[in-house]
Amino acid sequence: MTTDQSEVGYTFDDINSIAKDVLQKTQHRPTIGIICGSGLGGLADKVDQPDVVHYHEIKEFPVATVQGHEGKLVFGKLEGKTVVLMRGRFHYYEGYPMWKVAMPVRVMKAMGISTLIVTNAAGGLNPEFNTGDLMILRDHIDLPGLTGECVLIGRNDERFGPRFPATVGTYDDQLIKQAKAIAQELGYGPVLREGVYIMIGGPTFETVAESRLLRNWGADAVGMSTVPEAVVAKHCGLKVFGISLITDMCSLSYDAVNATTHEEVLKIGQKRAGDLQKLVSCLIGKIQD
Ligand SMILES: O=P(O)(O)O[C@H]1O[C@H](CO)[C@@H](O)[C@H]1O
Ligand code: HPA
Repeated sequence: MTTDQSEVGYTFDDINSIAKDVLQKTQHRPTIGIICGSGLGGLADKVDQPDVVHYHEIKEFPVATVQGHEGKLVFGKLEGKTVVLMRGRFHYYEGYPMWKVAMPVRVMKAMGISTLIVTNAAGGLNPEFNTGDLMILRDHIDLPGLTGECVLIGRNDERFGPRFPATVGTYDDQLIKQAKAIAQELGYGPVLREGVYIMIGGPTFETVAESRLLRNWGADAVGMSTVPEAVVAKHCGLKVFGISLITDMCSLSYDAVNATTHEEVLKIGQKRAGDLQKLVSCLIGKIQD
C-alpha cells in the first residue's frame, strides 16, 4: 500500500472521458457552469429545455450526501445562454478528498464552459451583516489550503494549469461590477454586501472563539465549500463569480450565542433563494459567451 499523494486524482484523459460521456446524454453545449449551494438549487427549475443527468449515472462521479443537495446536473437555457447547473455539490467533510470535491469543475471545463458561478450558504462574521444578506465574493481565505489541504496538491498536469498558479484576481472584476449594477437595478442595494469568504473544513459550526479568530483574520463570511471549486476554476483559466447567502450570523460574543443548525440554513435559503436566483439569472444574461 502506498500513502504517496502525488499520483491521486483523475488524469487529464479521465476528465475528458467523463465529460465526453456526460455530453452524450444532452444536446446542450454549456458555456456557463453554476454550482448551487445548500438549499439554493431552485435556479435549476428556471432552466428551459432541461436535460437532467443524475450523478449516479456518471461513471467516477461522487454522490451528494448532504440535505439540500440533490445530486444532478441540469443542462439547458437560462436567459438565452446555455448552462449546466450542479444541483448538489461535494464537501470535504463528507469524506471526499479535496481533489474529488472540485473535480466536477474540471469536467465542466472539459465540457466547454468558460465562466463558473458558485453560490453558497454562509455564516455572517462581519457584525454589520444581517441574516438574509447577499454577499458577493471579492476574495477568499483558503484555510484548508493554508494548512496543507490545498485542492491542487498532487502531481500537476500543465494541461489543467500551472504548477504554481496565482490566486489573486480569482473573482472576476467585470462580473463583480455587473452583478453590483444588477443588484442596484433590482433594488437589492440594502441587502447587498461584498466581502471575503473563509472556508473551514466542517462539519462543525464555529465556536465563539473560532468565529472571533476568523473575523480577526479578515473574513466577512464563513462556509464549508466554494474555495476548492474556485481555486480549480482559476487554475484552469475559468472566469469565476461567487455569491453567498448569509443564512445565519456567527456568534462573536458569549452573551448572544446563536447555535446555528443546518435546518436554519436551509430555512433561510428557502426564504431568500428567490432574490439570489434573480440576481444570478440577470448576470447570466449579461455574460458574453
Ligand atoms: O456551502 P454550501 O454547500 O452552500 O453549504 C453550507 O451549508 C452547510 C451547513 O449548513 C455547509 O455545507 C456549508 O458549507
Ligand atoms: O455559520 C456557518 N458556518 C459555516 N458554514 C456555514 N454554512 C452556512 N452557515 C454557516
